[in-house]
Amino acid sequence: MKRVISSNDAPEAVGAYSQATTDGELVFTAGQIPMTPDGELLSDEPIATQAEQSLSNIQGVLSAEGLDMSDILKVTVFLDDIDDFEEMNDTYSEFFDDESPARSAVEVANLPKGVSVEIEAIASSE
Ligand SMILES: C=C(N)C(=O)O
Repeated sequence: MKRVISSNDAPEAVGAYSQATTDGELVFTAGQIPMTPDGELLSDEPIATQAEQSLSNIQGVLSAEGLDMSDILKVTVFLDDIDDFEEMNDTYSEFFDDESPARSAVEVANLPKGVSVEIEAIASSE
């Protein structure tokens, strides 16, 4: 059965979606944009800062379920400029150990709120 997950350690949704949902085993985070839990948008910051905030938001959402980054199975990274890949990847690698989750990283034309990166994750509580 679906259950909505809510965390104060990640920003509120900027649209008609939940921060995350779960079926009791898998946790699906919404795409996290570089916005602080207080609602400050970091769209003018360097890609490293934006990626760090997006990943920190994922940590915040997962922590509401007692999970952490090591529980993530799959990540999708959306970039508005694939030339940011290396810098994003450097920051990204700081959040994961040797057993990194599967990942897709793609360039998209535009992202909400003028941000440069949006990151979503699927984690397992099993
Ligand atoms: C930011 C989002 N995750 C959205 O608009 O769906």
